[in-house]
Amino acid sequence: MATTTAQNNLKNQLFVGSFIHSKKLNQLEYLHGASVCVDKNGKIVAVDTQCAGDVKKAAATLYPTLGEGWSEGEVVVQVAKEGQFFFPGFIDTHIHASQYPNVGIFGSSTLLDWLNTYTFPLEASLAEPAKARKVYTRVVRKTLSHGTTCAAYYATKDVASTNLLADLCLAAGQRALVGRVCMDTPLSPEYYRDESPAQSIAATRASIAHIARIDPAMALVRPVITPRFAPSCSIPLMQALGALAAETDLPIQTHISENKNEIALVRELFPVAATGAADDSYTAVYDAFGLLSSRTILAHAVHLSEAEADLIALRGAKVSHCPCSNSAITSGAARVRWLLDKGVCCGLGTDVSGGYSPSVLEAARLAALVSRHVAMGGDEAAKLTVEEVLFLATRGGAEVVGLEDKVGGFEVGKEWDAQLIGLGSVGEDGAVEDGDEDGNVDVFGWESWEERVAKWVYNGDDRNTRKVWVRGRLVHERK
Ligand SMILES: Nc1nc2[nH]cnc2c(=O)[nH]1
Ligand SMILES: [Zn+2]
Repeated sequence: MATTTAQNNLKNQLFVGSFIHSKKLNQLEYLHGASVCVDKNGKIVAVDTQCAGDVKKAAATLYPTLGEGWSEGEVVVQVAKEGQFFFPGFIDTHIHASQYPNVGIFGSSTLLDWLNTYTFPLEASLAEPAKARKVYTRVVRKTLSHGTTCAAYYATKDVASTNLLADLCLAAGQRALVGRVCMDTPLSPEYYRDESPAQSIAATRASIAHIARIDPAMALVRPVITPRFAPSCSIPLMQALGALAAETDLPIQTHISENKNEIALVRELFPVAATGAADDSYTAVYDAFGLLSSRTILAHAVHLSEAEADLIALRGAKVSHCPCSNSAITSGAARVRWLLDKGVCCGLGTDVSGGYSPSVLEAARLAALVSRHVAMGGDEAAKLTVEEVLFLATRGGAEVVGLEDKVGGFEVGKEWDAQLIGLGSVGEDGAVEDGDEDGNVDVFGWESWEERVAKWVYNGDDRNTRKVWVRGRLVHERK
């Protein structure tokens, strides 16, 4: 059982300073000398841009409008220093918590041999509770330290350790979707496979029930139905998972069109005659089983046809773009601009450990670079800007995981999932002030705010992530 509940703060809070968040895909909003009030439940109840960074002025303007519990002495105040800024927490729309020990270990493999060589043995080994606890405790801490306030996690097929991951997210205060991985075909080795569709569904239900017990309101943690990917699931299992999704209304996460050999395998395993799908495309297979809906998170989407992307847009399914993984295990370069232009909602995934980094900031930077490779292939419009990759990392991700009403920006009514970012400020003597000497981002003082944010995206890391809050609760502080 988790050791804490999803309920968090005892006090109301006032945040003062610079706030930066996405307004829309290609626009960041900069609010300087602003203030944000967050109530005891972690909800933003007031935003003011008139206080000029003055705490007393912000309090005098805002507290009287908020009533009981809002007076000097009762409110916890956090002021961002000059040059620091509050930014919405990052949303990792696709990460395998169970693969974290393997980050950086992929050699020259590609998807299908990578799964067999590195991934299945590690995942299977997490059926040992002590090992699962060690790995999951670490990955939750690590992602929080990189500003990931919400993650869509894959665990393993093991129910107890999947439930443990949900417990640990709740205890650490990280917002999460937690999926028990479903897989019943010989694509995975016998030692790491569900025994039957019925057993796979029963195990999935057990994990859903556990998560509903520890966080009944789904305030922080929620279950997600997780067919690993089509080649891992038999037709009866795909049917049963589609039925479970319809019954429970829960989100679904899976992989799609990541690697060319994988796509050929799907064609072979799911002939139209057996599925009744509209055609033999990968997307049509998920659609045939009721697994392609507005609650579906599709990771990768690298090699989709026009018709598949149109079908994804039509169903309102979402895409998790995983540029680190797609580059590391040489899957390909996803055409994010093309998807966005079709109206497909996209976010970013680290895809640990196909991806070698647990950092969404790294994923944002790699999304920018991969888009430049797509541009070099002939589509100049493919380039994603700093503003766009930060949108994908926050607001886009929120929509991908179905939490756009709760997180992703700093509006009244949203919850305070945020990070305080500090960049190194270079003094007259060339030394960095404020003990920031060990950071990677040097700000000389003459840069515009837009330039500072660009420097953060291209050079920043967890050393810049000074504090992290989820639902108003402080969940990480850099010492
Ligand atoms: N990147 C990635 N692709 C997959 N396809 C099926 N399983 C996986 C996985 O664990 N990682
Ligand atoms: Zn993955």
